[in-house]
Amino acid sequence: MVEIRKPIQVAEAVERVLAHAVPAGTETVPLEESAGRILASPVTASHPVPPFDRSPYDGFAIRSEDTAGASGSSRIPFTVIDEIPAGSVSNKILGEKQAVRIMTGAPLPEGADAVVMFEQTVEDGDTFSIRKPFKPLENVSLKGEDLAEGEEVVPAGSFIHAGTVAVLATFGYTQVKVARRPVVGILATGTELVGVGDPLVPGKIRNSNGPMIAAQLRRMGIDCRTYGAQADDPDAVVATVERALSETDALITTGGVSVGDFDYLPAVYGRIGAEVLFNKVAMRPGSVTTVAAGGGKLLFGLSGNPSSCFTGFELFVRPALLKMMGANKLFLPHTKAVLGEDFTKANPFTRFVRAVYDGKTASPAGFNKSNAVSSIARGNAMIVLPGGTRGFRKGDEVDVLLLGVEEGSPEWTL
Ligand SMILES: Nc1nc2c(c(=O)[nH]1)N[C@H]1C(S)=C(S)[C@@H](COP(=O)(O)OP(=O)(O)OC[C@H]3O[C@@H](n4cnc5c(N)ncnc54)[C@H](O)[C@@H]3O)O[C@H]1N2
Ligand code: MOO
Ligand SMILES: [Mg+2]
Repeated sequence: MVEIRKPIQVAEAVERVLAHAVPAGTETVPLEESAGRILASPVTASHPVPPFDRSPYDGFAIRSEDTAGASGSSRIPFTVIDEIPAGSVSNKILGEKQAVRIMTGAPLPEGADAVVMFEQTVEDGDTFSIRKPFKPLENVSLKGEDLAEGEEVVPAGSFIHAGTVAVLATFGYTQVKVARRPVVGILATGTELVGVGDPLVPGKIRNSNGPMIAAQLRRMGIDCRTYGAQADDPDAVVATVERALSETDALITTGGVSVGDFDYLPAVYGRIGAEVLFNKVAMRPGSVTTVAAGGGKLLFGLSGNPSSCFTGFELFVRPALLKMMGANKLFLPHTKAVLGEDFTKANPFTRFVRAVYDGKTASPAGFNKSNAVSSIARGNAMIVLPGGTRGFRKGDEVDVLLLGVEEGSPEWTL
């Protein structure tokens, strides 16, 4: 008798997985290697930015009070008493109608409270004149205007990108405390599988899920440990799963989780004493996605079907690993979009349609069954269609999960 499984909602499944995901600790890496990692401690401004009042232009530092009444017909002359390149400090104090030649980024000299750009002056030797009055602090970049001392700049759990690196460098971090990346194993199961470099023979297919998952992990900055592809032999699978669990923080398997005669993962979980958190989710593709916990580790039993496997990774593996990495944003970015074509077939399960999203419209990326490999290659997003009795029409507003944000746009759209 086949086992009848009770599906749970996607949100409930995500919650159960996250409840078992434990942060993997922290480590320190050189600044140059920190991009793509997750920050383990907040970055707090240890000094104001900028650290001193400075000029935002190449020009002259002046006293605004000396500019009162300046106009085109009544130009006010100044005498230049010093020059400050960026990186230097002037020890002069400005007196009446005196100015200091100052470069962008150089600290304002004492007495000055405004900067006039070269373009706003008529120069003549050591003097120049201006034709407009200046307000106090006009054209001055104020100490602390960007960041005040003590201000939190980036919270712990943030993804470190180029801008984060800039802020870390600003405050002198040569070493950065980041979350440790979990060691993740991948094991493909299926007697039908041959290697990517192997020729096809009748009944066999190449293992595409293994390399796909490795790429999904790499997109998260995680290097995997691969356990190859294994035939549907329960003893061999148990042995590999046990070895993998002793060497990794989490294990992803693909295939063998449904109710077929050679779907051995359910039995494997029983034999290693893992607790199955769920084995049926009210979603398509990926309804057979199974997650188990054993020895404090998560075992993700993704479906063998490529689209199901891909979707199971993005919905369950990704947030769990991000939580293990101490991230504070666990879920795929999402947006609303206009559905690009009819999707009239009603389905009781939530549908995740591999789609092309162009910033406005989301359209299914072609052949969209669970076994599709084409639409995961062509898509950059997933349309989420809630389960229920109705279909969806072109023009309906739909939710979209974004997958390909690192890819550019084909045209300049601004
Ligand atoms: N009687 C039922 N049959 C099936 C059900 C069901 O509820 N009752 N569920 C169907 C659904 S939904 C899915 S999805 C699949 C899930 O199958 P498994 O997760 O057990 O995976 P396999 O049987 O091992 O393989 C399914 C399919 O995927 C291909 N595959 C497997 N591994 C790979 C790989 N590494 N790279 C590429 N392709 C792979 C495999 O050859 C099969 O075609 O079960 C349905 N059946
Ligand atoms: O797990 Mo299956 O993908 O629902 O098609
Ligand atoms: Mg199967």
